[in-house]
Amino acid sequence: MSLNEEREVRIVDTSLRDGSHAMAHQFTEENVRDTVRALDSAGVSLIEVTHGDGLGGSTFNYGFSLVDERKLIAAAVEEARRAKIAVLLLPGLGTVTDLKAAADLGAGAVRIATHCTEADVSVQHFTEARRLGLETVGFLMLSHMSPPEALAKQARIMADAGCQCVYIVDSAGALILEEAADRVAALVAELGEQAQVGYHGHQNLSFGVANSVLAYRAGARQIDGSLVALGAGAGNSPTEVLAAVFERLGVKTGVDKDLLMEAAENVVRPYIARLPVMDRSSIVQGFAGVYSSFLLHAERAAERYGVPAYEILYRVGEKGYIGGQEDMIIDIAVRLADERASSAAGAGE
Ligand SMILES: CC[C@H](O)CC(=O)C(=O)O
Ligand SMILES: [Mn+2]
Repeated sequence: MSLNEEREVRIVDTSLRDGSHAMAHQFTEENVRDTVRALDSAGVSLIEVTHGDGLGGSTFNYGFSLVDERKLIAAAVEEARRAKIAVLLLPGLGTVTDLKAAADLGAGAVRIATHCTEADVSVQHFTEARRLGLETVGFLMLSHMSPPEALAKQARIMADAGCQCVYIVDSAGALILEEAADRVAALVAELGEQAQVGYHGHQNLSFGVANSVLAYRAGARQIDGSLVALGAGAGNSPTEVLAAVFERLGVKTGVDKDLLMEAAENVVRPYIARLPVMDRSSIVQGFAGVYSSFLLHAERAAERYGVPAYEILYRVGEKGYIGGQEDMIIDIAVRLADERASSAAGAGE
């Protein structure tokens, strides 16, 4: 399939949620208002706004937000003329009470994220979200860690609980081409008409956009992006590039690529202090299958304990740590520093 593909795809923007990781959760209310206005004018129909780790994420373990996320959600709702504002919720970190508060503020959708083998912990949250009248999306995070058939079973749990679109989430930016497409295809086969399938990519190995095109061809109906790729690790698939690529392929998105390029360049780029890049650490994240949001945690531990961040991340990959185990990054850094001190002492004997 190449030009004039027939099915539409919905481009969902997560600059103001996944981008929170890259901004060390320092979004201002003005950043949020300006970005929502620009995305909304460009025709993006779903805009995610929350702390990077979801509702309730502003904590010592994950990093404190500059501005309370409820204030940011309210500001986003106020600015959006046509778009729906989505919030992210990780069961165990965010609660049903947080979800109700977000719905009261005017959020219209919730994306409930679990580790890719633990969809069962999302059931009560989907039930409550549907009761609140919210659009529901499920995130199977670190999807590279499970084969397609196993992911399909997890997607079934979410769909049966009331999830309307289950995402393959390449949290580590580790999936390469058919590894992404096969996972999407397995969910499409399992869910049929019951729920849509989505794809969320990271650029650590530079496959975000290519995987998104293959995901679409495998049946995905919702694709995530971030303006200027603002997201964890090397960032997400850039929304403005997704818009241009799908237009070139003749796939309808309902968004205006020129307005998105304008928003990326003139609204978002100016407030990014640290642009997500494919540097040694983020490439290692993709290679070793490490959660993208671990990047800044590893960089801070590297500086504090005098060991390279990429070495910490290699070790995190070997151990297979998952979201919620951010404290283990410190543990690894301490051990690496000890190992280095012992081998330096050994060499001096
Ligand atoms: C901590 C939540 C996480 O950032 C969700 C996500 O975007 C991913 O797993 O890639
Ligand atoms: Mn992500």
